[in-house]
Amino acid sequence: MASPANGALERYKSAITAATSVVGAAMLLRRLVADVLPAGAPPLVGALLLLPPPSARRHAVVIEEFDGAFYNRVFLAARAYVSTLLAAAPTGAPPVVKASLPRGAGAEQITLAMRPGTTVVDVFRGAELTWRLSGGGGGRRRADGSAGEAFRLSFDARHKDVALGAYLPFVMARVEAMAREQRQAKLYSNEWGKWRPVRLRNASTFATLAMDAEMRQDVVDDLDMFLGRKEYYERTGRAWKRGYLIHGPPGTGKSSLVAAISNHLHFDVYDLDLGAVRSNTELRKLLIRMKNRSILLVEDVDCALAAAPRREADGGSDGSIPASKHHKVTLSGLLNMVDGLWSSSGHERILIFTTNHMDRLDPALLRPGRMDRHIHMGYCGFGAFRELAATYHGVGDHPLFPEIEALLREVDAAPAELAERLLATDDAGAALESAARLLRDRKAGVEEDGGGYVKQKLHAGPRRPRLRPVPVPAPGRGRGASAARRVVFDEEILLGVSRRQGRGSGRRGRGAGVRAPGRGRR
Ligand SMILES: Nc1ncnc2c1ncn2[C@@H]1O[C@H](COP(=O)(O)OP(=O)(O)OP(=O)(O)O)[C@@H](O)[C@H]1O
Repeated sequence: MASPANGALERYKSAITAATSVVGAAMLLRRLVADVLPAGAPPLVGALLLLPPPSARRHAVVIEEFDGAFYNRVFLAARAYVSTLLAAAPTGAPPVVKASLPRGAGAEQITLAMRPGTTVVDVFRGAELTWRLSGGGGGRRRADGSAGEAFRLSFDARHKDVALGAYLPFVMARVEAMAREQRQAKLYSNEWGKWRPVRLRNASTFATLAMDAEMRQDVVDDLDMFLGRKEYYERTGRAWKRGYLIHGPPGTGKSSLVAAISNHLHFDVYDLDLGAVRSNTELRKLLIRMKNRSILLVEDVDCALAAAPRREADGGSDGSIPASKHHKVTLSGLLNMVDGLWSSSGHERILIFTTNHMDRLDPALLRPGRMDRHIHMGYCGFGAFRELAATYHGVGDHPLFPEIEALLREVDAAPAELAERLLATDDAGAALESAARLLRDRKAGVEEDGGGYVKQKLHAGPRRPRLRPVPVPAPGRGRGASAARRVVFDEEILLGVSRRQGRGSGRRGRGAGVRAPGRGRR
């Protein structure tokens, strides 16, 4: 039976908080003794008698919604964390009485919340921790006039160190990670010297990207290692950044890989169109305005930089063109800025260049140590094809597979082309037959019907600057030679990319796309 002493004890036990100072605790103790002992009893004895054994003592932390004039971040984190406890709680345990869909585009998760006066229990490293929500008293009120609320986290006195030293930091870190996971990455592109955000809609992830399994794991490991090495970068004084050069023919998934990296890390992508950057000063401003935990992407870097002749922004090494801040940016200008101010003004940054033409890149980009990793996205191998078939149709095996496997050994086909065929119908058999027909036709050198992905790319091309025709001087005469080379390259973009891929000229004749010996694939 509960004695008056026990009742009083319970009342006071619940009033002891971890935040209570020594003085506060002493005052509480005095009041407690005065309440339950007859007047005149020696206070020390009373205290000793009344103090519960250490195992029964509770401590509590009170976390109020407002911290002065501002929202208390610990309260917001506690509310988000408690929502996950409610979602995971077995049926019957604590009554969930509030469910809401947070406002804002992209909010897809229903949030569960406690009503004031209810509790939920969590267990962490063997310690039992009780969250109780209470209605707000005085202090700052919310915008709608209602009073703020407060969480009271109580725990056994023995678990004070776990609760304060490990559990609360765990809650904060967990909520931070959840926010990162739920956050939709943004894509920024530069326009008139400013970054304009658009929501990144590319849903490509490492799970949907068909690529060599080992290479995929390698890239994921590299990214995870990069993320987890804060201490290493600080200790060694190195900039916390990483550079990837992604190369391969059109439609092999280079842009999709960038999206997968962004989705994996929850990093925003800053898609830098160098052709739209009017000066080095503008480039510097753009780089400075990038946030941390972001990706700087330069697509088709061979073309992007071909449009900005090196000698101009280098200050006219031949003396003919004076250095000016208004000159176009160059590779060396970009790399210097990336190494300099970009690296020192932020952290957790990834630089990605993509190209369809490794052979056209400035050697400065290829020299050892410049980019940390070179990633080759090749034509579709059978492993990648199986992944596409599984992703799009849930098919793990099919009678057409042996034929497709043999054909993929003989002809080049970009994953984009095969994905296009597989996505054309919901009927798995018909889709696989269509993909097989593409490969058979290509092997036979028969012109494909319709506008396949790679064909469209060859005609429309990705964001390629048009080069003005430059008179072709006699071969081997200084600067003119490189200009002439650029024009030839431009012709190749329009006509001859397929030639590079062993498919004859722009008009596909017999034998087009049949694999040249020794070409790599995934
Ligand atoms: N490896 C792949 N796995 C899954 N889908 C792919 C893959 N490669 C390409 N695709 C599909 O093809 C489309 C085009 O691919 P993507 O733009 O990533 O290729 P790319 O190599 O960047 O091409 P380009 O060089 O022409 O820009 C994607 O939207 C995607 O659906």
